[in-house]
Amino acid sequence: MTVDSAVPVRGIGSAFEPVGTDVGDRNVLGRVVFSDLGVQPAIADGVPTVIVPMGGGFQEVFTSERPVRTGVDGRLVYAEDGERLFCAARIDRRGVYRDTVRIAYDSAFELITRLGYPQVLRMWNLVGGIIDDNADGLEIYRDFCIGRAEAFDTWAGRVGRIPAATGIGTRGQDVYLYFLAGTPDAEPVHLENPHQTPAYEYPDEYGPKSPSFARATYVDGTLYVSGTASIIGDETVRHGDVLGQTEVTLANIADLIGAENLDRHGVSGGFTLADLDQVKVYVRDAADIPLVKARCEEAFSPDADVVYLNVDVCRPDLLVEIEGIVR
Ligand SMILES: C=C(O[C@@H]1C=C(C(=O)O)C=C[C@H]1O)C(=O)O
Repeated sequence: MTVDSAVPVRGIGSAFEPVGTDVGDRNVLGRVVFSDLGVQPAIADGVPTVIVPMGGGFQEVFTSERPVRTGVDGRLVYAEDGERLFCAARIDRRGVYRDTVRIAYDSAFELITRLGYPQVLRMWNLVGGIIDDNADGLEIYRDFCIGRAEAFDTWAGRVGRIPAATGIGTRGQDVYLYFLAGTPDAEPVHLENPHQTPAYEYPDEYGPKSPSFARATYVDGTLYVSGTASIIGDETVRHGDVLGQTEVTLANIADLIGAENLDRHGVSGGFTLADLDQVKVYVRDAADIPLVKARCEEAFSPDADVVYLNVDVCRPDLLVEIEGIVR
């Protein structure tokens, strides 16, 4: 690893830890508990806390070097440290998500711009029933993507460019959103993968509005890698072959974070899969987890935190998806 990998003096620290680990005297911006049942985001122990129905039995904690201030704004909970912000919301299960998703994103963008954090740095979208049909017969992920794209269109020029994200299924209903954002001087670099069509340019065969995310975002010496799957160009490859899909996914991430692609985006350095940490591996079929895990253990550092979550991916033909960070 390079100097860039040091714990940032500014920016957001993050860790996976056992559920219920004490906040202690840490400055915690947000806590996401991966559990069996989801709960409306709230301030708990003075910390914005989201309990998401993903299984897993761990918590993801975002920390700051600086004192934080927490708040509640409508249905959003948040914490800010003067440079970086965490916020979270839940959208309750409904027949059609489009308008409510747009409103939730609008509210989040309104909050972050009002508080002075217009740079969106990383977004997670946990979508219950992601590949099920909504009340109109449209796949819920496609329904979700419409509302999100409408909000990004409305706020173009006022919030920063579209950052890294994850859009993944859950083991429950409802939709959970959590975001990281920064002050205007945050200067994130959003990366694309030369082997993958930018998601915001996917053709309409994948839905009326393209998904709004970049393949990775580099900020504060941290590279946030979006949820990545077995997609080349815009097409799913290695249908029905979970190991093949894992291989393509790992190769996509390796190409994304490697020196050549970073250089193409004006970022110095270059990373390999062994540098990836806080890895979430999403596997559609529980029975596939041992196979996927065996392959991932070869690819990632033995020191990396890696969790395996049994949830649907955003296309019915995707069996596996992987995200992580490099510091
Ligand atoms: C796997 C893909 O997309 C997924 C969906 C995302 C979203 O809609 O925010 C982001 C990354 C992935 O979790 C892909 O299109 O390659």
